[in-house]
Amino acid sequence: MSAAAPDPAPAARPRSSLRSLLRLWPYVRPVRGRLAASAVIGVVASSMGLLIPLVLKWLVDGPVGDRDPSGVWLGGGLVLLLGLAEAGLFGLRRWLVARPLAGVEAAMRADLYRRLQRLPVSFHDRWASGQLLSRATTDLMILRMFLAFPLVFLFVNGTTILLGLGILLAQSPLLTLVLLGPAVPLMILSSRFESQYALAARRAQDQAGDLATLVEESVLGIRIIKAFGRHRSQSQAFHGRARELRRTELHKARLLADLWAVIMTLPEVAIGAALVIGVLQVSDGKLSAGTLVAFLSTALALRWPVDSIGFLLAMSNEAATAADRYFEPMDTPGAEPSGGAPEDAVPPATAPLDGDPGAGLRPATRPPANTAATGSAPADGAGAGGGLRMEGVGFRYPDAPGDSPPLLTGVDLHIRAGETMALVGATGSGKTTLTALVPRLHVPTSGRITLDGADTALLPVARLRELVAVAFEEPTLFSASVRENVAMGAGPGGADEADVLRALEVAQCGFVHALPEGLETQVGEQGLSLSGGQRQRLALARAVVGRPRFLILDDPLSALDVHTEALVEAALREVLRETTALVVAHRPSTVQLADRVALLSGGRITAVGTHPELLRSSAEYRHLMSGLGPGADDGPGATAPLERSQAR
Ligand SMILES: Nc1ncnc2c1ncn2[C@@H]1O[C@H](COP(=O)(O)OP(=O)(O)OP(=O)(O)O)[C@@H](O)[C@H]1O
Repeated sequence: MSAAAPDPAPAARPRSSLRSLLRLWPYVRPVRGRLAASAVIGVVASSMGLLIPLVLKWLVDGPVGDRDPSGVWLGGGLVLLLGLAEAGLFGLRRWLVARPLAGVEAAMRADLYRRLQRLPVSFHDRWASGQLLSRATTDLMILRMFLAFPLVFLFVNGTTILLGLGILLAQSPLLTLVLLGPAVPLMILSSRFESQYALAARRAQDQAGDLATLVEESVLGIRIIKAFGRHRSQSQAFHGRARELRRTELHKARLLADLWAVIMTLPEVAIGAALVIGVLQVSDGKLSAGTLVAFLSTALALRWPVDSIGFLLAMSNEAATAADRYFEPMDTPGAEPSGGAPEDAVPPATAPLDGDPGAGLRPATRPPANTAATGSAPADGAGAGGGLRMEGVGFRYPDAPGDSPPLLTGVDLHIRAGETMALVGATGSGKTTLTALVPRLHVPTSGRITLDGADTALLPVARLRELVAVAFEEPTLFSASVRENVAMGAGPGGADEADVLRALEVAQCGFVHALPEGLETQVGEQGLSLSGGQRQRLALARAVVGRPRFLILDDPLSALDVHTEALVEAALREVLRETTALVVAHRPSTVQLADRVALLSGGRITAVGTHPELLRSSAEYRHLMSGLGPGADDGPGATAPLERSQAR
């Protein structure tokens, strides 16, 4: 049902938490001033807390010993003031960073969203949507929490511990040594905990992503689940994954509890030992009572900074894991730049067809696609290199089994400018894949595709998508109004009212005027539910609204009844006259739209001609058009062996 989760290997690889967290620097940079200020304020606030034991020492050795009530009041007032200042400064620290850190989270989320939009279809084929969702939400929240607390408090508490140690040493070096006894075992334990917790944190975050995927699929596929009575098995699957996540979370809690138990017990024992030795020293007259009180209150004041190190380390570990998970999609190569070829694409062949070095880029400098709608022939579209040309185009899905042959092996096809070519082939022969290569939703593994002589591998993506419009068999509508859904196909120039109405008419979308709010009616996931045929027609309207120079239609009329199909075809013929089109066809009625037909079989175009010509000359075409439908799989041609090899 779902795309596979990404390779979990990163969890198994040893990684440096520090290196992972350092990658956040570009986002943290703009707020570094505030973070630094908040750290300084945190240190000052903690220092206030450390001053309290010194006031106590003065109180015990001075006013209390001298039975001086005014001195006691003064000392009490001072302690109160220091406490208030500490609380106020911590509040100020929090206020300083709250808003900037929300900005950091928003910026990171926006970057991730932008990246996901630009990553190729092959990436989205591989990644489960829940995994991406959890990275954009939970992981980013963990990172914001890290910047707000562990990052600052590891520094603040570390500094407080050092300052406190200085005060302790000044009071009594011997007692300080006793207190420091557990430091070495604590450090060893912490480093062991760090590596174990990192693995558990990664596992938990991946499992949360898988759970999100399952929930999303269950919601989207609720009709199938209900229709096939699968709610029980779906619930079981959910409970299974939820149990796994719970187990991992409990494992994390156990690790943390073990660390906490040791972190709490060892210092407690050390303070107890210091107390006993201190009392003995006081009774021997080697230490004043006030000094012992100050020493012990400083040690107690350091309890929180020391205790907190455990969970601050745990939070930092989770943040390092979250950073790794965030940067995995960000680091995935192959994203389409806003203009130009994919970032890591190596164009297979770049020489323009006619040998003119400039010809390959010509369409990018021509008037916008809309000018084709005037009916005038494109300036360079009519020559030998005009129209849509595929030369030796090969393609293999990156995740296809290693020993399987490519799906497409040297497709040669020329659709003349203004011509409509139907693409026919057995199911699974690669028709959809071939059409997806034209707007570069997938990149050919060999050969090249040119549009009016321009190599699609060299055209800026934005320009390419302006030139080519597509309508798929399974239409996707967005949560927006009818008008917005249709106008989306118009490119950067947008579509005016007349364009939208014309496109709706071509696609026979008269039904939209009867919708509750006409063109403003919300459709898509959160809007009104439309029938499959209605959605298909809206998707077709979206494809034709921009009067594209090249039109790719992947069996766009499959959900229509014969009467509506005939009406759409009649109107579509007008549009197809102005454009160069490739139409995937399964039925003779769709083939009728085309000037010529190409037969895809065994990864190649094996025959091209008019419908009657192919009916006469190709047994496989006759078989496909005979209405036997899926039985075509068993028919002649190389498709069946190809499918078998794909399945291997
Ligand atoms: N993302 C993918 N990764 C790996 N293999 C894929 C992927 N998408 C499709 N395929 C495989 O490629 C082959 C061709 O698929 P494609 O959808 O292009 O065929 P088609 O001719 O359009 O089929 P149909 O007529 O049934 O729509 C199939 O065997 C399919 O399993």
